[in-house]
Amino acid sequence: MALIIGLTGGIASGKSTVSRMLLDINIPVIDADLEARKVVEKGEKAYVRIIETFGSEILTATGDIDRVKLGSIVFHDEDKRNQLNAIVHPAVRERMNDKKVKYVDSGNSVVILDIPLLFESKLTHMVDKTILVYVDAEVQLNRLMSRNQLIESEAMARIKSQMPLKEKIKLADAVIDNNGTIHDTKTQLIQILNNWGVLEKA
Ligand SMILES: CC(C)(COP(=O)(O)OP(=O)(O)OC[C@H]1O[C@@H](n2cnc3c(N)ncnc32)[C@H](O)[C@@H]1O)[C@@H](O)C(=O)NCCC(=O)NCCS
Ligand SMILES: Nc1ncnc2c1ncn2[C@@H]1O[C@H](COP(=O)(O)OP(=O)(O)OP(=O)(O)O)[C@@H](O)[C@H]1O
Repeated sequence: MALIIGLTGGIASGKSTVSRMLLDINIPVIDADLEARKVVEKGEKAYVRIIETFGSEILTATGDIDRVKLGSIVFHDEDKRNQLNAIVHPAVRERMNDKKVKYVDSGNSVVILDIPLLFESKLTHMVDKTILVYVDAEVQLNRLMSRNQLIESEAMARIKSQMPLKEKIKLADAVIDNNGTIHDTKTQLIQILNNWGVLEKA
């Protein structure tokens, strides 16, 4: 039986950083953010529903979804965010599940699902164990502002649209403290994988 691990955190807490470490040691990672981009490509069902719901003013000149515009709507309005989630999330879950099945069928004994909203969307039934990538609120805000070139109020709106990381600590099987160096983070990841016997399995 393959072990399915849910990797979660908050916006800019370091999930992609940890995912890259897992990929480096040949553990497959399925990234919900990447799948969420695929399901809203031009012509997809979710693309059409987003235009019906939010209007064609959220399109770029080339007819793609303008992610900055859509983000500036949904991160400031819970109802709109819920509407977008209801359109996008089922298709994302389906794609992630299909990919997971393929990895397991082709003999992988460990598969990681990188899902930012794992706890908010109550998706823990999709995984056997959970790892939370945690950072302090101030570090999260600073890393988000600098990575996405956002002013503080925009960054805070994004952070506030998620469950606080301190609450997620209580729900996770293991926690990586990503306030320190990348090296510290890698050490913690390897320790967790060792504790769960993952490195012998992978
Ligand atoms: C709002 C959108 C257009 C903004 O796009 P943008 O390119 O700026 O951000 P990106 O998709 O890379 O997401 C970055 C991070 O934002 C956070 N985030 C994204 N969507 C949401 C949401 N609905 N609720 C809370 N946090 C979210 C996540 O931590 C994610 O890792 C986009 O995030 C989106 O379509 N979101 C809805 C789908 C979704 O929930 N995706 C997250 C995982 S399924
Ligand atoms: N230990 C660290 N030290 C310094 N910078 C870091 C560390 N970990 C991550 N970062 C930086 O913080 C930012 C957020 O990290 P990353 O992109 O991995 O987060 P994420 O959780 O995947 O974000 P999102 O969910 O928003 O896509 C990036 O710019 C990354 O380079």
